[in-house]
Amino acid sequence: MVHSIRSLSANIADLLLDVVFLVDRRGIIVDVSAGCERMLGYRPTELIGQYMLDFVVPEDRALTCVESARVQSGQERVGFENRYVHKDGRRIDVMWSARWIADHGLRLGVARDITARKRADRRQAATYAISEAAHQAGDLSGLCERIHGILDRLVGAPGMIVVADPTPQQGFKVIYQRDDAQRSRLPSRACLARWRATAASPNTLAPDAVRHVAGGRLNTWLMLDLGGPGGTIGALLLRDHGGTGYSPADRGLLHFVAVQVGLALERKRLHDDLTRSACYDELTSLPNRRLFFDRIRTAVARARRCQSRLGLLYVDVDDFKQINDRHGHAAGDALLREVAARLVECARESDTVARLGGDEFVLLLEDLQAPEDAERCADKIRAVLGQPVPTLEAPLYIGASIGVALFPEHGDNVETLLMHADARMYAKKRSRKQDRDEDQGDGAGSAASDPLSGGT
Ligand SMILES: Nc1nc2c(ncn2[C@@H]2O[C@H](COP(=O)(O)OP(=O)(O)OP(=O)(O)O)[C@@H](O)[C@H]2O)c(=O)[nH]1
Repeated sequence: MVHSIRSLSANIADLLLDVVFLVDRRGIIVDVSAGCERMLGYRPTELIGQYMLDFVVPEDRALTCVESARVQSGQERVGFENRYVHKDGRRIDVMWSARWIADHGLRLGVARDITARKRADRRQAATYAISEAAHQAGDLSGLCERIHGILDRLVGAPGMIVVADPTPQQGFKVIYQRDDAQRSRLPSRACLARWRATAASPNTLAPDAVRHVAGGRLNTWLMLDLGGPGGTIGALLLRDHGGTGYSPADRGLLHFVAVQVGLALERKRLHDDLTRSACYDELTSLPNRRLFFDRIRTAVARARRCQSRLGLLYVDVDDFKQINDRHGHAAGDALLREVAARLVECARESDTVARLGGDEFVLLLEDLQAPEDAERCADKIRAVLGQPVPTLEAPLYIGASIGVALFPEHGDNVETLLMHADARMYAKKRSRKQDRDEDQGDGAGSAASDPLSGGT
């Protein structure tokens, strides 16, 4: 007896790694090969007589209907992809080839499980997307928001919390928290406490779950370690749509992705630190020389265009060297920070107070109503700086020489304004020194000139 492939087709269909489906016009499964149990967890008897669409994940049903209609209209289709829900709840990615068998009024479809490939594709796509987000996001919370979107598309994550240490001085805190599907309070504090407890014993840190009751329902948050180049930098917590927890496959994917998220956050943090130190003075946190020049150039251009008035105050602390010499550099640093804080107090929020270096500061006052306003501000600074600076020993008294320049009166460009203010400041310093020398010549009031003495 000659056996043809066709006569063996039932055996072949059951042996195939792909699964063969026969579906009628109404979308009911008429027959299916044995491989369906391997792919979807159901035996053929459990599927036959059921609507095929009932096994498709809800988000893919509309597209699947369109595709079925195409096949039913006689088009032979190869490569359509959709997702099914496995008997154990997992989502299975499937690729189809299908044709309509008009004689029998049946759709013949061959389904291939492509879940593993799709997971690898998604892992790669998520890695690229996270790295791109790290370049494009404006700040750390913007980056977290973008990452949340990426993870939501990847595995479904309406809720996300990030616990991290944005600056080494501040310690761990919640830097991002959102749950789109839930209005009640997020378990951020519980997460932070849990994180602190695990971070305290780094060797026992194992990715874990945080359980939290919200709206009478118990939600499970997956807690993932955020890896940085030098070790863990925080934790990422995710809640899935059902709140019941992620499948082992999704957890595996998320552990991998969490390392990328950790690297992206760390990169962003380093970038922000670099940007900050390029523009701000480390000691006082004021804008530095570079940022000041940028601001004054813009301010002069604006004042020229709007025909408004600018004030530039050049402030140099008097006899600052003596503070360092007598009290040490740390006391000098503390004094410079105090001077910076007092100068900021004297300025409006729209003004710029910057440290040019050493004991030299500048104030850029925009939109002055009258020329006298700049001198008034200088008087205020002198009075404020004249207040004693408390120290562990005796209070310190400092003074400052201040030079004022006005736009447009003293110059219509940055260089001339700076030269004018600088020259005025030195003139004040010279005359102060002359007065002091004369006083000392008279043998009087050396206490008044000694910054350590308590004189003004
Ligand atoms: N503590 C501390 N000292 C600094 C810093 N930067 C510069 N200095 C010191 O500040 C002092 C500045 O001194 P000068 O401006 O030259 O002199 P002065 O004693 O203020 O004298 P006059 O300006 O002529 O009144 C120098 O001794 C610098 O070493 C800093 O960041 N911290």
